[in-house]
Amino acid sequence: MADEGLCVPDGTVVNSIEVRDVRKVFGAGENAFVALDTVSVSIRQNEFFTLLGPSGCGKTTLLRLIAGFDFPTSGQILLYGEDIAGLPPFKRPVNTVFQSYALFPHMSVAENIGFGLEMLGKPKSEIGARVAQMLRLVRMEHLADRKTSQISGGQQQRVALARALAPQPKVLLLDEPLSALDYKLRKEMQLELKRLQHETGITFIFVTHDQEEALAMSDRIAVMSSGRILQVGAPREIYDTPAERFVAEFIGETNFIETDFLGRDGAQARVKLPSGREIRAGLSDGHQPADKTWLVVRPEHAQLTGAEGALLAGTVENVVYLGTDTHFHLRLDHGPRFTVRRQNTSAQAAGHHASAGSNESFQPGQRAGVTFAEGTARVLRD
Ligand SMILES: Nc1ncnc2c1ncn2[C@@H]1O[C@H](COP(=O)(O)OP(=O)(O)OP(=O)(O)O)[C@@H](O)[C@H]1O
Repeated sequence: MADEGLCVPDGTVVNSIEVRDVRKVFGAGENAFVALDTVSVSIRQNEFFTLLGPSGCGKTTLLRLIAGFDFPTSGQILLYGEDIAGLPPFKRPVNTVFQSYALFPHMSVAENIGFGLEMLGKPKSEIGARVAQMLRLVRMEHLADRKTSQISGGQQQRVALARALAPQPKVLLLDEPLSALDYKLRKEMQLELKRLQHETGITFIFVTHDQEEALAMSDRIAVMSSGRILQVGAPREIYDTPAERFVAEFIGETNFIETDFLGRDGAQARVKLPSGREIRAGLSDGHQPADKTWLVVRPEHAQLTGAEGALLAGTVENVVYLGTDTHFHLRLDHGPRFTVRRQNTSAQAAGHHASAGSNESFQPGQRAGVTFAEGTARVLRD
């Protein structure tokens, strides 16, 4: 069903939605609450774009402004370059899938999917053809005549998606649509949503507070906190090069080490670890660290070694076997905890234990050292 008009010519980036300096203040005077604080972001055509952040950070508010259910206090929202301030929700080529699917239980799957098209006054023949197409798209042809009260949660989710896609919106807004599903079904629907987005070519703006979901599905992610967008980037960029401490903490597991900033070395920072060792670490563009600065090291980028001469040293407190990997929790000599993650290999599973000195041999109570490649550690903004 990809609309020819939505194809991107090679190499050209077309912005589907542009949010410019949008503020949203609820209430007034002493009760004024800034839900969005000068947010700007460009979302590209055909993109799977995710708004990720903790509860209350403003994700739903931003979606509601794009949908037209509410208005910005100031700032602009452009759709393909045009300000849509004057367009009521039903005139915007934008549709929304909510967490609660809000299907009509007494209607069949097919009738639910066709409902929006009927409201738009489309001819019966067109509705029939579009509903059939949508049923195929979400793989629900065999349940077309079943009442929606008689299908499973995952199937209801598919019907809600088909209903929202049926009028062929240019942008689909999805507000935590998978949160009511159990873990296994959610994983399945994540793949399904990716496929639907790919096959329809529609821009998806997806809201979640689940970082794993965001990493798995998105072309790009905007990480939000307290009404602001802190960082926008591809999943790997956000994970590998978080710009701020909040982003590093919110996405994935992270070790923080307080270090002394010694100076710049080209695009890198020179820092002194609590052990006295000096290393180079990644630095975000334009960031001037303070004298005391946080260094972030992902658990999977660190390895255990002997304590003597290591970058950091401490005592192993716990070893937690998690099937795919094992976590080693250390108490460092200068106080904080540090986690090293090691992926378990088939050789280990088969009982061919690695040689002494590797992670394998470390047990609780034992002294251990930590090393990591200098390029993997980063200095962060607070
Ligand atoms: N109509 C309103 N009046 C006053 N405050 C509001 C209103 N709507 C939202 N807020 C506040 O604005 C902030 C952002 O709300 P929003 O629903 O956008 O958060 P969210 O990131 O989507 O959170 P969640 O993940 O819990 O849905 C919250 O603190 C919320 O209490």
